[in-house]
Amino acid sequence: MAVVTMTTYGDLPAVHITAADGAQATVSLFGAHLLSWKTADGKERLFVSSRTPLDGSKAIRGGVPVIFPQFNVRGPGLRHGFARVSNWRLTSQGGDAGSSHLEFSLRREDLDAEHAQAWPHAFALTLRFTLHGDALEMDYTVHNPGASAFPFGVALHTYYEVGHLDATSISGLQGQQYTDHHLNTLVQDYPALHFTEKHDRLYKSTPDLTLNTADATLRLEQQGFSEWVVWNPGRADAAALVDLADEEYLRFVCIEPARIDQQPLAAGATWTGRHRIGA
Ligand SMILES: O=P(O)(O)OC[C@H]1O[C@H](O)[C@H](O)[C@@H](O)[C@@H]1O
Repeated sequence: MAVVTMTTYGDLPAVHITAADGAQATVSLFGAHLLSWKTADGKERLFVSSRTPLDGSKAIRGGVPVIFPQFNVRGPGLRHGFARVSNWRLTSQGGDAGSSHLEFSLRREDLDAEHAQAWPHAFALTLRFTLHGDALEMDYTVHNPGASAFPFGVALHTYYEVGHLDATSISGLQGQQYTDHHLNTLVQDYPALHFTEKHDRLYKSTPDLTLNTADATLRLEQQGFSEWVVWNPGRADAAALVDLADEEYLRFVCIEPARIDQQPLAAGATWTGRHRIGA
């Protein structure tokens, strides 16, 4: 049986789940933000900055920020949207010997006045985290209960703890077209992506990737999204991030299943995306 307890993380109310096999996860209600995922061997798989605010005043740097309704500045609203800075509700929890879950939801009625005013559409988001042995599944849905379509983009902006960037690579992207941060469109003609400098790339989605670190191999899968975003700020950009200690950029990479351009969701329609990380 899973054990679910209410806790705090910094100043944030959070939910902690321990699965029957000992795997654990902690999710704050602020952002439905996964802050920690440990496999049954006790190994932490996610990175959280030592300098991140944890009081609800700003987005959290690390874990899995939930992006909606726009990716980065690809839309007229708040950078990366309001979902990561809104308070979600815990709507389901449970588990058996095989799998355990926590589910959160966010609706327009839950938004601060400022965000509700800027987003004049009814919506319902759900995010279900499922621990399934050495895998974590994140099922994300966006529903439009309103009478007209709205445009949206989404992402699960996962920060992986990699130990050290020098020993980190991603495989599964050879032959894939990508756009870099200079807006050049290129094709990756080498098998493994290493992190020797800043990377901020958009790849068309492939069904799966492998993240290799000094002491772990993770298989990353996505369904329903359209891109992978791969990001590490490199030394210079990291120095400009006040919520990241100077050397901490060496400890993470972000690999994000995303639908980066806002596309319409028809009245009554539901979009679903799944991200599975297998250790
Ligand atoms: O600093 P944030 O708003 O959390 O954004 C962090 C990063 O998110 C994505 O990965 C983008 O591709 C990057 O360009 C951006 O810098």
